[in-house]
Amino acid sequence: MAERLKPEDRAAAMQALTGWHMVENREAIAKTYRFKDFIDAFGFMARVAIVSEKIDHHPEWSNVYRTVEVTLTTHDAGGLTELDMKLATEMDRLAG
Ligand SMILES: C[C@H](O)[C@H](O)[C@H]1CNC2=NC(N)=NC(=O)C2=N1
Repeated sequence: MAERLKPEDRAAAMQALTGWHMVENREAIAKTYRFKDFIDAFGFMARVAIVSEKIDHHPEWSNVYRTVEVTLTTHDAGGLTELDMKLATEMDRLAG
């Protein structure tokens, strides 16, 4: 099972990401993606779903029209792990 990141490793990983922030009162990170339209938003979600299954790590997310709100945390570990940083990086890549 993935281990929770040490505070200094978490800080370094966050520095490497763009647009992600720590969630208040919870060891999790979040980002809001805004796309051109619903098709682009849903296409993004479909591509992320395939990656999620591949790495067995899944987002908490919601979609309203062209906006996708994402929260990442590792439930099994009770906090942030390398898997969250990996999924965040992949999501940014897939969002283009
Ligand atoms: C059994 C399975 O590997 C686990 O339940 C995985 C699946 N996807 C997961 N996704 C996330 N975000 N956190 C988890 O702890 C987690 N656990």
